[in-house]
Formats: sequence, structure tokens, C-alpha cells
Amino acid sequence: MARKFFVGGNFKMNGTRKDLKAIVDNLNNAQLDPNAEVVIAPPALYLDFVKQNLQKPNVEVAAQNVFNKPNGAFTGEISATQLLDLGVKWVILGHSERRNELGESDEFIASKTKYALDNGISVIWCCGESKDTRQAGETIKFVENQLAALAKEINDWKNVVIAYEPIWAIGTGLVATKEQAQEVHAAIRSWLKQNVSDKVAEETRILYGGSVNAKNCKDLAKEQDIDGFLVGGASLKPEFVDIINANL
Ligand SMILES: O=C(CO)COP(=O)(O)O
Repeated sequence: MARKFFVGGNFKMNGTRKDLKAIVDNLNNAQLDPNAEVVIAPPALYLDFVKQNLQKPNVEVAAQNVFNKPNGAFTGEISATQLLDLGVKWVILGHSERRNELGESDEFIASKTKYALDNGISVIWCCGESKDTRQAGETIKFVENQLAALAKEINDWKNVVIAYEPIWAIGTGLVATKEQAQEVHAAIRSWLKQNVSDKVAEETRILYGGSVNAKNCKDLAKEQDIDGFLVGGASLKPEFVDIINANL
């Protein structure tokens, strides 16, 4: 079964209503590859605003976080029920900015992933190594450990999309070469084959993230195990359309 091309836009903590309206209008007016699945993740405050303004059936919205409890005294957190109330069916979890700036552990991320999946929310789950880890030659071992922590919690992978985002490539303009990215993507797929199942390995989309732009996306998209992208900075710009259309 061919894996459907997937492009996520992670807006991070960027944009006001005016900016977001311009981004959404640009998508609404664009010709998008009908074979691409597109998900955009504005700040939580604007999920409803973006959803109300989107007019493209193959573009969905994602939250940038969800908590692992149904409701209650958890100041600042958002529940799965609340996301579903707005019709939000995707969430990004395990982003390195939350792992590093906010101290989220592998275990916490795994428990939030399980909670989201159990509540019918699909997850873009992120992994990836630091520059030091890469230089020490430990990239694959590091990513496999991140995967193992997730696999301890979840059994059903059909609503999981994996994003490999090397930290040294995020927001730095330093993109992984297509060989570097393909090597890790292939290692993730082979880990899934050995530790989960042939079917999950075959069907799970593995995205690349880290300084993806209109110029480098076409070459990366040709690699066998790169099934799409998770885009930060460029998802705020008109060139996001070119990334969505990388296969055209
Ligand atoms: O972190 C990223 C997406 O989640 C990548 O960010 P950049 O595309 O800005 O490097």
C-alpha cells in the first residue's frame, strides 16, 4: 500500500489573527496537490479561528499539545475532550522544543500520546537527536530509545505519524542531507518492523522536519522512506504551498 504524502505546518508560538488569516487565505486560494494530506497547527488560542476560516477539505488543523487527563485542576492545559469539541482531530506531541524547553520526558510524551489516541485524536509524534548525539555517532540508538519509550505505552499505531526532526536542523537553516534523513527514516522503519509489525512498518508515515523549504523539499521527497514533512518557519510563508506540492 502506498503511503499518502503528508505535510504538517507547525506554526509554533507565531501569529496573530491577522497573520493567520493571511496564511489561511493563501492556502484557500492555492491549488494543492489532491494527493497530499495537510495539517496545520496554529497556537491553541487560534485553533477555532483557523478552523472557521479554512475552506480546503484536505487541510485539517492540529493542536501543538494536549494533556493526559480528561479535565480538572491543570492550569494552562488543554484536554482531548476540548480539542474534539472544536473538531480538532490531530495533535503534535514530543516536539524537541517541548522536550528541551519545557522538560517533557519520553514517558510523559508517551502517556500523552496514548491518551490522545485512546480519545480518537491522531498524533504527529516527534523524535530526533541533538548535534552532540549526531557527532558522537549515536543518532540511531537515540531515536530507537525514543521509539521504545513510546512503544511501551501504545499498541495501535494506525493514527500515529512519526516526524524525524534532528534538533540541529530545526530553525537553523541547516537541513539534513537527503542521505542523512533517509538513513534515519529507514532505521525507524526497520525498528518498527522488528519491534511492532511488518504492517505498521509498511504503513506508518515518517516525516522529515528541520529547515524544510521550497528549494530542498523536492529532493527530500524523492527518498524512499520520506513520506512528507513537518515544517516550521516556512509554513508561515507562501512557500508552504510549494512544499505541499513537492511531488507535483
Ligand atoms: O520544528 C520544526 C517543525 O516542527 C521545524 O522547524 P523549521 O522548519 O523552522 O526548521
